[in-house]
Amino acid sequence: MTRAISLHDVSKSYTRGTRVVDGLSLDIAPGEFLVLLGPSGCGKSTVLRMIAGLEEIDEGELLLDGERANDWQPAARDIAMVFQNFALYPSMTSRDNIGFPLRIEDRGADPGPRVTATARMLGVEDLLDRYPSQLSGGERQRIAMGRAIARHASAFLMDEPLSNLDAKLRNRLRAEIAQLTRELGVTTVYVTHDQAEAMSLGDRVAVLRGGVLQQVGTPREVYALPRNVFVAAFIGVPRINLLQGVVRAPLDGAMTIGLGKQALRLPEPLSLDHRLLRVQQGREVIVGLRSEVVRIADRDSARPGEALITGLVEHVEFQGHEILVHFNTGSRPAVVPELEAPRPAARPPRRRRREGPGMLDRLRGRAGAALRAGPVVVLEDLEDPEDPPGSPASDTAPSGVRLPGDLVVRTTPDVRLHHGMQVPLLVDLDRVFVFDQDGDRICPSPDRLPDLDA
Ligand SMILES: Nc1ncnc2c1ncn2[C@@H]1O[C@H](COP(=O)(O)OP(=O)(O)OP(=O)(O)O)[C@@H](O)[C@H]1O
Repeated sequence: MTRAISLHDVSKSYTRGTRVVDGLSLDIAPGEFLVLLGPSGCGKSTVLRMIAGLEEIDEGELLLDGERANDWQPAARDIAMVFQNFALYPSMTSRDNIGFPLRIEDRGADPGPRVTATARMLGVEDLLDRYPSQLSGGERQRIAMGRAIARHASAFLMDEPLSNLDAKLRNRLRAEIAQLTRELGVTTVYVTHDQAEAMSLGDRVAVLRGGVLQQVGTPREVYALPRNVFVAAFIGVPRINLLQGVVRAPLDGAMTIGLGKQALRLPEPLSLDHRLLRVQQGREVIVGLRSEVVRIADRDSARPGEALITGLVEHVEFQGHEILVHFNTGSRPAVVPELEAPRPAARPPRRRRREGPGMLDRLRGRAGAALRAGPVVVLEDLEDPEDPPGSPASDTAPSGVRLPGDLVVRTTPDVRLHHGMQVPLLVDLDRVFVFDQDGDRICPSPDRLPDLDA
């Protein structure tokens, strides 16, 4: 049997006055794989522990298959949990570790056949007589998985089960978990701060920030229609470009979104979404441009709905299958106050020495200018080992200044570009996000239902 899990307006405080989970409502269908995604400390593990019965719920309701379960003992919930630290008994072999919950469940029964079947499913039959100290990290985590699934629990709760493994192994186990849970069809709630993991595993992803649910949807929905600037920035690599803009809607001229020294001219006739933007006339907004909505091409090859700007090449990152080009377009990174802790220091990419002011001076100058302009977008550290310092998703200096350039564009590796080139850029306006100063998406209209089957 697999469970439906519902949280209705659930809150939790460890210390008086500070809610680490705040009014969370979520309905998880039987057999669904739901990922709780968010930065460190946003309350993900607390949610999991409340579902497991390891933490009391202060306010709100937990329903298991429609029944109020707030006060049920953990054992009565029939839920198995997998932790990030593997949590195996060091004095037991893999066989005994996997069989342990079965022996607790039914003292008289022989766990042997279930242990063997589970080990076969996980491909760890040859590890059954080894102790945890004789296993690699990946093997240990497989055994921990085995212990969770051998019981045939009605739901799995997984708390960053792969975070202690190296990137290659994580990818492999990620695929295995996806396959295994699909085969077993057991409701799974999976906690991670790694957006790539969330996107590849989840039927749906619930994005949490500061204990508050920001958005829940399929990976495709949260990527293509993020409800706010936080979700937009948290999901997607390279990180979305967020620029400070101003809506201009003169009565006698074309409607534009000013981006510093340049402007995006909205195509006419205006789409419904762009017409709705008119009320923002004169207001500052945040413009979100994913790296794939801008292409390097001149005006003559513009398609309907594309606007032309230009960019100065600041840095070219060769990635093999693609190139990430960092442009300076003369715009400012978006101002979003109160967006939590900055990422840790990232190394700016190495550049050749040039005449004139040194690298450090130029960085200092730019950081100073940006700071004078206001706080720039700074987001929680994703702590993703696949996202090393200097990679496009982590190009934020300690001050929060994105370096180098203000716009990262993805292109094919055959495009030859070098530092200092002025390049025409076409922006697909249908796929540009506009957020208000509170960070809420206002274009496409927030009422727009996801229609993402294309
Ligand atoms: N037992 C506790 N007592 C007091 N505060 C706690 C306790 N457990 C967690 N917290 C605090 O509650 C907040 C949420 O913690 P939680 O572990 O749920 O976050 P998380 O999103 O899972 O973080 P991480 O990804 O780092 O594990 C944090 O600020 C944490 O310090």
